[in-house]
Amino acid sequence: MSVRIHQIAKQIGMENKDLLKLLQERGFAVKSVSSTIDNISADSLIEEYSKPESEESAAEEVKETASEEKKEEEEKSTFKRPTGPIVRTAEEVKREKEAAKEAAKAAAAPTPPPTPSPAAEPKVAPKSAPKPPEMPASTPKAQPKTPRAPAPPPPVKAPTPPVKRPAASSAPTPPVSAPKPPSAPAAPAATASSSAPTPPKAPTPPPSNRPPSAPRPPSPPPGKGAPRPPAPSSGAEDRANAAEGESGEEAQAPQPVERKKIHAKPPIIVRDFANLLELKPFQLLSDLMERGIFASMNQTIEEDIAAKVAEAHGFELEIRHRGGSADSGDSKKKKEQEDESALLEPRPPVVCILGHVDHGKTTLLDTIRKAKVVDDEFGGITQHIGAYQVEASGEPLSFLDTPGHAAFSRMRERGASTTDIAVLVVAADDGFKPQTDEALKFAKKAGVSLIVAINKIDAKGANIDRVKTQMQERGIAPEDWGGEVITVPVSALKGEGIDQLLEMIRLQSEIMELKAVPKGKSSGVIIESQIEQGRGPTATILVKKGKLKVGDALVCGTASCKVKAMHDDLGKAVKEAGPSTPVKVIGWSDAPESGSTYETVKNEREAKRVAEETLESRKKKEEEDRLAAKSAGSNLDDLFSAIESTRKTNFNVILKADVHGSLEALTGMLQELPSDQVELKVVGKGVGMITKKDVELAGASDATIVGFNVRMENGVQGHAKHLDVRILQDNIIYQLIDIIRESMAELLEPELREKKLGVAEVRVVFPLGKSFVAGCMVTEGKIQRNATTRLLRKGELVHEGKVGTLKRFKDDATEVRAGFECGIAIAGFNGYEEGDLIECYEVEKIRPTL
Ligand SMILES: Nc1nc2c(ncn2[C@@H]2O[C@H](COP(=O)(O)OP(=O)(O)OP(=O)(O)O)[C@@H](O)[C@H]2O)c(=O)[nH]1
Repeated sequence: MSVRIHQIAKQIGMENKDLLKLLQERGFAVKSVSSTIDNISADSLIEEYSKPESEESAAEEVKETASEEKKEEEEKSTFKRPTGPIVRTAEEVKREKEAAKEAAKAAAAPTPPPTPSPAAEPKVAPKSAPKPPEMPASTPKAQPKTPRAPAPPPPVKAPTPPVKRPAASSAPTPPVSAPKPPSAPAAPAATASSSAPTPPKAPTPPPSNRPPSAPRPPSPPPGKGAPRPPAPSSGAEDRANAAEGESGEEAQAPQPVERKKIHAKPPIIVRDFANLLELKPFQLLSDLMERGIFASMNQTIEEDIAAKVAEAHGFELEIRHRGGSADSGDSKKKKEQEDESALLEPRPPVVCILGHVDHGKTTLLDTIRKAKVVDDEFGGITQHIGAYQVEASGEPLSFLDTPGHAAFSRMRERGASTTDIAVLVVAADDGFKPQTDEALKFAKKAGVSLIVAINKIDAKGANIDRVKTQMQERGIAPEDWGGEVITVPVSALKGEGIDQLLEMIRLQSEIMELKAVPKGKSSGVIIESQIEQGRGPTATILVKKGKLKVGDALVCGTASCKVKAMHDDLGKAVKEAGPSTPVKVIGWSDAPESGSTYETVKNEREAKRVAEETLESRKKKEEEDRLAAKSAGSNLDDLFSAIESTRKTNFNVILKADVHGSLEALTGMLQELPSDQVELKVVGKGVGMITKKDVELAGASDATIVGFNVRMENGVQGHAKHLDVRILQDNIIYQLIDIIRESMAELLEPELREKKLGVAEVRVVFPLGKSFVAGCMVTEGKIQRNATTRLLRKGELVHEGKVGTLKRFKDDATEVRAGFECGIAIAGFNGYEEGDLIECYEVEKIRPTL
């Protein structure tokens, strides 16, 4: 029997991550809070920590949250006040120093005294054992406690230091007082860490010479190998800090690299930025992809990312904000990060549901929503938002639903890259399938934390072990098989295991210590966008940081927005939305590109101006690209491909789709259609109904309109007929692709294929009027009147022509089958000889396929 760590943590009232860390330090092979330990260890741990909290341990808690100076003050305040002064006297301080010196001497001695290691105590010492005398002596913090005769037993205290571990929470707060003397604190550090059976790393010396303004960056929190949320400071910044010469590390600082300065004005568009970096756009895209950013050429990238990319390519990026002076990307970024890190607060996790088609993703989300949404009055209304928020154990969790069809791979990729945790749904009766593998690839690429939900455990043929074996084969072994991936068997249909899944998500997010700045200007990512009747362009967005409010001015690529209204996933109007919250925003000038990021700007005018500037620069860039492509004749390959493309038939299309994501999916699928004979050119595309304007554009550009899941504006059909414009429509992407494929194939010349009908052998030649007739025996198949024939003599072709006359005795025949005699006269030929073979065939027109 074994017990899960989070259950023990709950029982003893300890933070999951702290308990995990403690166990790891004690040498347990545990990877996450859902890992288990044996019953005996669990019992002893519970016994160890369930003891009534003594005054001292209460004081210890105080110590965890306050700075060392404050802690002493607070500790003292919990004690019975001595008659003497309540602060330490000079003598006491001196005594401390002496004690510290002695301790240092003792440590330097060749063989340390055989006093039992305090660190080992929690394991070996009985809980009732008297408090070892060296504990207070070794720590100045414990000094004021010495007057207290009935000292609390140490085992409770000894393991506490690991609980203090959440460096992330303490790190951002710089020490308020002067640095502590480096004397005794070394001892508790050793005490804290050496309880594990295998000796831990040597305790790091206290950062006594570190100035108060230089707090260490948060150390990576523990946990299952789960990828950490991006640290607030980049490696580049760390290098910059090193170069600034903090704590006398200048000697090791890398030599400053001479970088060419480049300037950019936000918004930074991928295409322009590639140009600035003297890269081809696709090179920049792949660089971004390696950084887990999936952008398109026309999307914007954040300033700090741009600065990092520029640095990687040997440039120094200066961001020039409108109306502001040039600022070094690095220093600005550093300052912003410093400001931000002080304001960070915990935020809900964003969870993406991924998996193969029909494995139950939507059912799972439906069940989660039904089970957890208290007020379900809007539940019946289809929101088509794809992003939801639910509560688990009183804490909000944000979910993104993604389609499972192969066509929507970009959506899945985006889903995976905008989330913290990916729940990979695998049907127990079907196992891993192509889109499961693809989703797994995206989750790995995006570096998000993975949880596997084995769904349909109630279904006939469900085989949980098979799924686990497949997981193992893919290097994501489940925890209960010794791996690291939390795996929860569920039945979305019956609601089984859902609570456990939610709990695992919550625990995982707790370990990840997700944080964001909850106030100020918001920014985030566009999950989906569309044009809705009566509402105009709308976008479902996920707030990444700040607070988005009704009335805010936003800009996203070429689209601007004054937030008129916002609705949550239940369709309820909301006035504001904080980090990790999905909301539908109304008030856009145009449907922004899904996957792109939005920023809040000063006011609507500013938003419009920035969007227009982006549009202008995009147009300019497109024109430049066009001209560059035109003048690319110097390149021989380009020349050949230009010649090649003139040989192809063009199939121009204007694409219209219901939402931005499906437009993207449709475009992606069309790009994959074979194009060696017909070249498909997208001359226009957009989100929303098919309009008369689209028809006019199609008429002018000789294009076909392709509509996916959209309706037509009134009068479109008549207008299209008038202008001879073809409209192809369907609501199922695969069917629509088939229709397009057929239409493209119609443009190809049909293939001519010869089909042999039969063979006749010439046995006798006799005259008929002025010409001759070949008396034949049909030896194979049949001979048909008017069919094409080929006369062969000793294998050589003598003549080709149509069967002019075909007779059976004296009667005309339309066909004569094998085994019968007949008379054949080939039109325009008279030179038959005995033994000639007359082959009869017809030519079929084969409909071409792409
Ligand atoms: N027996 C059983 N059937 C389930 C379960 N979960 C989902 N299903 C069924 O599986 C089918 C597909 O479910 P969906 O939720 O639409 O699957 P999906 O993964 O969202 O599909 P796409 O969104 O098209 O990728 C439906 O018929 C569901 O009723 C389950 O736990 N047990």
